[in-house]
Amino acid sequence: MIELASISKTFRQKGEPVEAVRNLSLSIGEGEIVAVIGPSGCGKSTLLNMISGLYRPTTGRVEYRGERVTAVNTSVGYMTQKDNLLPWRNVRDNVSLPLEIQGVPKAQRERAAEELIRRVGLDGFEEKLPSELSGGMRKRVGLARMLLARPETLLLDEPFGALDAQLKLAMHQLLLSIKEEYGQTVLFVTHDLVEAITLSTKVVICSRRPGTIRYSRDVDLPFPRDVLNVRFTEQFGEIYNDIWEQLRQEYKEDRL
Ligand SMILES: Nc1ncnc2c1ncn2[C@@H]1O[C@H](COP(=O)(O)OP(=O)(O)OP(=O)(O)O)[C@@H](O)[C@H]1O
Repeated sequence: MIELASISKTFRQKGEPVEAVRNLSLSIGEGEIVAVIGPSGCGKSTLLNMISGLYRPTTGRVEYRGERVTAVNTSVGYMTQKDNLLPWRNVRDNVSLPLEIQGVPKAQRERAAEELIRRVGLDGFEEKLPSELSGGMRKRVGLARMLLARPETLLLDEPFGALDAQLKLAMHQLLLSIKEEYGQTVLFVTHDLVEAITLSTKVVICSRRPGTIRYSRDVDLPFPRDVLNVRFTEQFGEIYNDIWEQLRQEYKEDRL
């Protein structure tokens, strides 16, 4: 469904070239949940930006459903690291924004927004401003806003990074239940190996910059998954040790 064929991306910073990604190839099938993990600055966000069509690769091809991505990819929902909520709008009006842009009548878009607000567990907070919410609540508003347009693919850049452990678990279960319900293809970036394995059908490790795929393996843990208990299974431990060994090599070379 998503094909990255030998892509490279070089930026210019103060006139100097910075090679973020080099010769990276990756295939993502429909309905897969792929976790990308790797050292800081290895080009993970750049990868999502290229799939969403915000950036063009310097060389190589990005294809989505067999078509080359040459403009903003409207089939994907993209949750960036920053939540980008509009500070002057309440939760309902932030969530309903994508439908407002599409010109959907007010009553209809508010009904759709309220359904998703309920789905992410924020009913009762519809009138609150982003400044009145916790970090985890803001993430959930961002998730609801992204889901409102019913994208068939979700790109999530460190979606649960700054959350406390308990909230993280709740968000993990929420993501899996949304995925089960709507069947999206998901690509997400994380620094947390337990999170990567818990949620994914495949984990991909990027090398340090310039980023390329160092290692990839399927996570064949059965669904539905209990996000708390799955990590205590023998199969999870085996996958964890295998991937950790690969990551250790990568970070060792990075002296981290
Ligand atoms: N728009 C841009 N202009 C110039 N350089 C950029 C731009 N976007 C990214 N880069 C550079 O490309 C490299 C990769 O950045 P990117 O944000 O993709 O890494 P990352 O793996 O997502 O990092 P982190 O894990 O810290 O979020 C970095 O060196 C960054 O400075």
